[in-house]
Amino acid sequence: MKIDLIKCHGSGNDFFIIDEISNTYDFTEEQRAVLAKALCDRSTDLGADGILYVLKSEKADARMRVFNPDGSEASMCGNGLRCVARYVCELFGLKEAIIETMKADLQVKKQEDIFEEIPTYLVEISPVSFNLEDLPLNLEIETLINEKISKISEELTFTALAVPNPHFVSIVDKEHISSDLQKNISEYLNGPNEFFPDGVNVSFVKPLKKGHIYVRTFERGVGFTNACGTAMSASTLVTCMNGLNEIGEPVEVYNNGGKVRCVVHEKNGRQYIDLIGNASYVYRSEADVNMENPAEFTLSPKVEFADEIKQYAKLQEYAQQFLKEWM
Ligand SMILES: N[C@@H](CCC[C@H](N)C(=O)O)C(=O)O
Repeated sequence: MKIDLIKCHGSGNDFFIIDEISNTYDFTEEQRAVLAKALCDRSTDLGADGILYVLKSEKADARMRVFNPDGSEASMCGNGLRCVARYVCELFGLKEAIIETMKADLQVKKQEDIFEEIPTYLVEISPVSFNLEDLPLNLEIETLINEKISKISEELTFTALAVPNPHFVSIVDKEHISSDLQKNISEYLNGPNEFFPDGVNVSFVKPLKKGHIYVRTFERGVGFTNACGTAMSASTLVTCMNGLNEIGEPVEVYNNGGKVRCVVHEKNGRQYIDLIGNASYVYRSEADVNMENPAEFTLSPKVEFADEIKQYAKLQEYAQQFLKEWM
């Protein structure tokens, strides 16, 4: 079967968009999962942090389904939603849209460029829950906010929240970023363990200066990625709860792939976050996939979005310089 692919990224968190609106692929559930495993495999000519399937929706402008490289389906993906926002807005000639995701219909909007000539979208990250059942996290308490679990770390405190995919966030010092701690904790919590039966996205957050933070995330179903949009949103909220940043104020969030901006809002006692950042295209290609064995595929020549790649490199350079100065 021939499948059109657009390689895209948000802060270097990269995905393939597969358009099931304009094409009639008629994938089975199992095929979506095995395609994710095959096409995201970085030992092939492709490789990515996930697949974004774009489908028709009964109640919104489009629907997004996100599959991790291990074949698991995620309830949300913030960086991916920005890419889908761009794709859907350009497909239908819109400036804003509603995208149906697994647990919520979310607002997305074209924004002023976050950096010179960088296509920029704002996506809503919601609903937020601190109820441990929503992650799930198996503990005999209702919420975990800035607390230690000694079996996980004797040293660090964590906050657990769902946005609505599960996140485990710790505010750390520079030494923790350069140690193996995050890798060890994340591998433990994403293997068989007593706490997170479905695994969890684990983020270390380093405050840089007021209104500026650095976030690194070990993603469930992937491993360390350049950035994770829902994690940066969850982490910004945690810094606001700790008085390091302010609700309603923009926070510049640096990551290993660039930077985004997050704004935490509170309405009727519920929080939601605006995640604002690039939605960049890298190349187009067509994969001819043997659906009996999706690991067997051939590719048409990749057609690069050379100007976008060049412009994004400037944003990355800027972000790296900032981190050199403030980390
Ligand atoms: N990279 C994403 C999150 C993708 C899903 C995540 N790995 C999960 O399983 O929850 C983002 O930008 O939010």
